[in-house]
Amino acid sequence: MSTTLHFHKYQGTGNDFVMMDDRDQLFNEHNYQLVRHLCDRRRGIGADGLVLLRPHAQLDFEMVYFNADGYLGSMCGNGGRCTVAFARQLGVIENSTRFMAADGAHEARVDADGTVHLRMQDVLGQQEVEEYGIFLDTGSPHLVRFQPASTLAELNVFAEGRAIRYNERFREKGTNVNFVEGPASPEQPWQVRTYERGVEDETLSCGTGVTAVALAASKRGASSPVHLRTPGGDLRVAFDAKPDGSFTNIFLSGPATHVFSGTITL
Ligand SMILES: N[C@H](CCC[C@H](N)C(=O)O)C(=O)O
Repeated sequence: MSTTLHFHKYQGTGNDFVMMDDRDQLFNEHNYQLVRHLCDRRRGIGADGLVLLRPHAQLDFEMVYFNADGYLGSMCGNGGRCTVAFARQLGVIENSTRFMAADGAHEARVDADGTVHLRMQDVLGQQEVEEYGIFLDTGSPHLVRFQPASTLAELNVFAEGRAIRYNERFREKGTNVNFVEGPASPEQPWQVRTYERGVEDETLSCGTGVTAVALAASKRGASSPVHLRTPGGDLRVAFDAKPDGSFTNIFLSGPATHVFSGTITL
């Protein structure tokens, strides 16, 4: 017997998500085959990840995020902005919210033009500078690698990102890998391309990734707010940099767009 599931499709700077209204909490979050199928671009709906919007006892809602491989992910910045837009569409929130995600509580607000400003967790302590780049956790693990000028467009992000993600250092837990090219002049954006763990491919944009890049770039002279350009569009990251190397009041800002809604037959 076939069943149907109702879904909504969202995207934020080209990072796309299946959104499920799971306020009745009937979705089995351990069914990784189902999540993987829904994210499949040929046999399913197609997305980089899937989000369940669930009720929460103290906050407006809970965001449960899965990568396209079907497994629970850590924090997702673009998915977080899209979940806020989705909660607003459902009438769960108005223009500001506090909600729960994998890495704790987040605040967000939505501007009249639809831009979503999402507060990220503070990043405490010095960032780790390693052989492979700067490693930091912005809700998800991110490696940031600064590239020589005019090399980012031609870079094979899939091959280079994959080689790092599966090397001895990162194989077990994985990492997202961000390749960055600094601006030729201060008014231009930092350019970023990201290989995503859990999608195991380059995506058009990664929100926790550009957040990590902005913080790493602040050690190279970038000041808040940092303007970042991904293949899928532009994002801004604002923050306070502390003398001890920590970052607080981190806000990721950018669009979050409803694309379509529908039903899928299983
Ligand atoms: N696209 C997501 C990244 C999620 C991180 C995920 N790939 C993981 O490592 O669990 C973002 O916008 O932040």
